[in-house]
Amino acid sequence: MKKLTALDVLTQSPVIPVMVIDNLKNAVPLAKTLVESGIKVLEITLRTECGLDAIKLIKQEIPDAIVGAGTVLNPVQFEQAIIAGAQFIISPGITESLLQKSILFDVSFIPGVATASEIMLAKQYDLHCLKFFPAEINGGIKALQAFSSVFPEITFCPTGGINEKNYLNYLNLKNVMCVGGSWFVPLSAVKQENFALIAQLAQSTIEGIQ
Ligand SMILES: O=C[C@H](O)COP(=O)(O)O
Ligand SMILES: CC(=O)C(=O)O
Repeated sequence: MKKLTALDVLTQSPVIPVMVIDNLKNAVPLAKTLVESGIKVLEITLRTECGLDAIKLIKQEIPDAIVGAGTVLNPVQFEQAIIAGAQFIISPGITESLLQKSILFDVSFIPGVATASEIMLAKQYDLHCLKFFPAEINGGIKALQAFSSVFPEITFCPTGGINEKNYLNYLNLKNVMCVGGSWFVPLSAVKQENFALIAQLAQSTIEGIQ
């Protein structure tokens, strides 16, 4: 049994921050800001050198956070993320090598899909919680509505082009459990260590839903 199912991950928070941390010293303050603002599922991307260390540190320092790895592109990164302590693994895409790797580990895998064929591939591996990426340029809400007729059992986390203007429209869809994005964790604010701005953006995101 997986420790935390993919559905558990997607139901714990209506929004998942796609976090790019390029300086390890910002990892804990950023994660703390988000968790205190009501966002406890964190996707730490492996786009930076300190991504794996950030996962490890946040796991140690912020027990309330549910910490996953994002931008996992190959089986080596998949394993490194698990060793670092990732509780779930997200990829922008879906490949046979990642799917094969995911079978070996007791950690939920949420691959990225953008087409019906990719959804069908995920289904072959019994994966029913998927990232829809990049959402807006692949048809956005209309594509998700079309997927819903054909794949009613699939739950999506649309990501890519989601922002403060459209996230509620996505969350209103029956096959969307949460949305992912960077609009409330802008890299410019992280670099400037402007955690007050991130707290404000995160809180207004959460308040918009209630
Ligand atoms: O690189 C894309 C991220 O996964 C999230 O997309 P975003 O910056 O449009 O929210
Ligand atoms: C697209 C995304 O969230 C990722 O890089 O995994």
